[in-house]
Amino acid sequence: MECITKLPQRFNKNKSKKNPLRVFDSTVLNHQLDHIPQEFVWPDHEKPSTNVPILQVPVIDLEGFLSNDPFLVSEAKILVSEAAKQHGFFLVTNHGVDERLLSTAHTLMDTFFKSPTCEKLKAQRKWGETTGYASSFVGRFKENLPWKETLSFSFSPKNKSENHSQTVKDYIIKTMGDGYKDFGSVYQEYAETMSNLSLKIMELLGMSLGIKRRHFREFFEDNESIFRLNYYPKCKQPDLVLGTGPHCDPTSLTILQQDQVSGLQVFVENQWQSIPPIPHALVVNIGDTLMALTNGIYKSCLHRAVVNSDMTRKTLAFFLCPKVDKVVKPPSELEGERAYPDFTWSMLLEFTMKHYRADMNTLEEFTNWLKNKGSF
Ligand SMILES: C=C1C[C@]23C[C@H]1CC[C@H]2[C@]1(C)CCC[C@@](C)(C(=O)O)[C@H]1[C@@H]3C(=O)O
Ligand SMILES: O=C(O)CCC(=O)C(=O)O
Ligand SMILES: [Fe+2]
Repeated sequence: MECITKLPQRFNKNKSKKNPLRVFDSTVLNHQLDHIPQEFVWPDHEKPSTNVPILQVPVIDLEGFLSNDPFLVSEAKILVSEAAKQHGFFLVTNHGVDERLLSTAHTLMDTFFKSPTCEKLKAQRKWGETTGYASSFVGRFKENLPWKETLSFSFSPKNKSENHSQTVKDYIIKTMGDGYKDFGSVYQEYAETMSNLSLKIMELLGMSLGIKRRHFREFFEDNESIFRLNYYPKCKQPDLVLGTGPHCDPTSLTILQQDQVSGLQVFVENQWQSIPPIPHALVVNIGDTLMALTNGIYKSCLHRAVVNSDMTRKTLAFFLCPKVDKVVKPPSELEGERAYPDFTWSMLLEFTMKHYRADMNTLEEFTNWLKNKGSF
């Protein structure tokens, strides 16, 4: 079926009683409206503030750590430990990821997000699922809609038996057709690369906590992760909206590639502080699941993404997640008084997908949800 490129306006101008929830699609985000629909306007205390301070985030030279040079290893351990205990964010350089892959993956996002809405809807994300295309999470949330479109994939590394498991590429071709073969190959390679990089970072995190270097690496070797493309169209009134609302990542470790458009902010020492894009550096942050795995020693912190009136912002986020049935509990060396109950990632994922919009209280609310379910 040929795509109709001029889609009829799909949202109902006069909100009728019968139809309380207006439906938006990406045309709202991409047609520079003078009037921002109310559903995208955040409450005053959450609206983005201008000129926030820059957060001093340590830069970890990963090549230095992996060289096993005692001084460089020690420096990397100290830097990552301080950051992880305070706000959970650090930058990695000399990460070994091909710059051409980073650049191609960033540019290629336009191929999908600039295509007509009906083309993008071929990959429409289904309620309760993590994969697929979503525009402002239409139908999932009623207010505080994020000013963004996303395309999310599930990723799991090739294992011995299925040496051709190409979860990302297969998904793209299945939903978008053979014309997306090259597109799928790039993001398949990207996800594999980020999975390998996250395992190296897990070695560093294990050593920085004084536990076996391989402990976390082995826990995530057979990860079942989420890889997401974030597309933030420019907005005529960027001071009213948020690209991604305040949240802690419920996942374990996030590797974020920013472009040259700033927008990432972290809530540290009671104020929003920005992490501006640094060429060749990737942003890494601790998620809720890893905070639980470290018995609360390393912190999963509140962050958000703001937009601007001049340029579209594009980021690529690899969310490392354990195999769904693995029990999330800290190693005996870190036990002591438990900060969180044992749980599986599939339970926390179900909670954030079907019952709770991830924010700054996800783990606490999840613990209460588990108690009410009688899970412990
Ligand atoms: C497990 C996940 C849920 C979200 C994507 C991954 C990790 C981050 C989560 C998210 C980005 C936190 C803010 C709210 C959210 C709804 C979003 O704005 O996208 C979250 C993602 C999601 O539930 O789709
Ligand atoms: O795009 C960004 O800068 C941050 C996105 C983010 O925090 C997320 O997707 O979890
Ligand atoms: Fe996040």
